[in-house]
Amino acid sequence: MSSSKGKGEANGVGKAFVTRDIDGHDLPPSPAPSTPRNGRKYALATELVYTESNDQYNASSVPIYQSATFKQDSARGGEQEYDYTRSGNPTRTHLERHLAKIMSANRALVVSSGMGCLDVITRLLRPGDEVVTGDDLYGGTNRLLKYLSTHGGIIVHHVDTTNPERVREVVSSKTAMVLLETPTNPLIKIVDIPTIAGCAHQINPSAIVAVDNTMLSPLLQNPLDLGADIVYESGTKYLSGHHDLMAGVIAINDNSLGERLFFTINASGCGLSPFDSWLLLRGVKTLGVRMEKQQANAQRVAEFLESHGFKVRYPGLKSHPQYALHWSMARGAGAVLSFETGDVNVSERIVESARLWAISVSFGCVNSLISMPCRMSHASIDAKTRAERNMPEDIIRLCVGIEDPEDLIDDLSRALVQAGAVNITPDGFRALGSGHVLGEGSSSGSSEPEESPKDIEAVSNPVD
Ligand SMILES: Cc1ncc(COP(=O)(O)O)c(C=O)c1O
Ligand SMILES: N[C@@H](CCSC[C@H](N)C(=O)O)C(=O)O
Repeated sequence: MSSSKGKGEANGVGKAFVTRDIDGHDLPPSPAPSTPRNGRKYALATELVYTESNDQYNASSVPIYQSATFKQDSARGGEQEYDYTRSGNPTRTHLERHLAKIMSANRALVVSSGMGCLDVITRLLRPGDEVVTGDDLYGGTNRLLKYLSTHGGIIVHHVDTTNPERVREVVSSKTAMVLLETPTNPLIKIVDIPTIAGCAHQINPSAIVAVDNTMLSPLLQNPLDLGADIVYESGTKYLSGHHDLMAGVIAINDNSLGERLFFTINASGCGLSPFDSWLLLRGVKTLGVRMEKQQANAQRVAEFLESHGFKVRYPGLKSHPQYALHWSMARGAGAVLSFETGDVNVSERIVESARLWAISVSFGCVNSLISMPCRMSHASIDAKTRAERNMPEDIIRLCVGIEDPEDLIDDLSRALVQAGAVNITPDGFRALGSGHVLGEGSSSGSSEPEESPKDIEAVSNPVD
């Protein structure tokens, strides 16, 4: 049953409530909304929270339409927006419209996981098609591409995508897709999306450039605005933020590409469930505040490790060799960083000595995680391939949450000392292993910052 009340009257107080002050005087009209950006009325932080509901009761939280099927008014078929949840569901539609707005896209589609996105996207390929992609990729992405090359007749070229010239050498008229990840997981390498997309489209105008934006989220980077045809990301990470659901989002501007992707989602049945759609919608609203805190914490942790001589990979550090490129595309550095110790056993001891940092895969969540990618998230890439791609076995990945940064640094300091990863001196401690920062010796390398009094304090009392 539809409400007879118009918008703004549903609370029973009518429009006068918002147009008069406490004394009943007329209020001046509200200022005009700021200039629309990418079809949005407000700044992204506002749009994340602001959803337009057409719910019959004006519910503030979008209802969960937990129904597999919908009654139809006639036996003619095809006359209603919804007939069956695999094909469409009002809660999912609401989420998709909200995400399209956030992702600066004409259309967004939500599926059951980040890998589900890649599965749907790669079904655009045909046997004999070629894919050009990076040599530092999330393990699951690498695994699916390998499966497609051994079982699906797809030819996959892994190249160093940090070098657009290498990509140019490999892209040809047979290239059906260029698949990029930036920053990469876990080596935090930066890939020049506009240059590579431009080059791919120039060589083969029908090549599809797809970008995995999981490591930054739409808050920090919009690959569609940088020349990509498809952007996708794991909603399991920053978008939801609490590790309480699995989801994936695909966003596109091209309507016919959107229709092809939707066909696969409906035909294969991987659309996101109503409950998970609702959870994701709830999570997205706090993306702005979560990311702000997570990034600030990650910057503190990265600077702490670097100042003690560890080789740290984080695009928020000026020592990152591709710092300028990253900031030419992105509005933030995210909250994932990695560092090396020079010894795989030392790394293992650090990870196992941490208490506040949970030993877990995944990232983008409110609580902080620590892991050894070669044994965990990237274990599906065999050791030989990892070695060929220069993935250090001792690399530790930190995924920073919203806790108090002092607690995070204290716990890490204690773990570093307990693991024997550092030389303790009267002034503090220094990394034993690699003992150098990424980019050291190059013009982009920064000098190491002075140790702050807090650093020394953390070291002088490293164990609780
Ligand atoms: C960069 C990246 N892309 C995609 C995925 C896949 O996401 P999901 O776990 O939601 O399938 C992950 C992690 O799993 C990831 O790290
Ligand atoms: N056992 C899982 C590992 C998932 S890794 C999750 C995430 N992308 C990360 O990088 O931590 C698998 O085999 O996929």
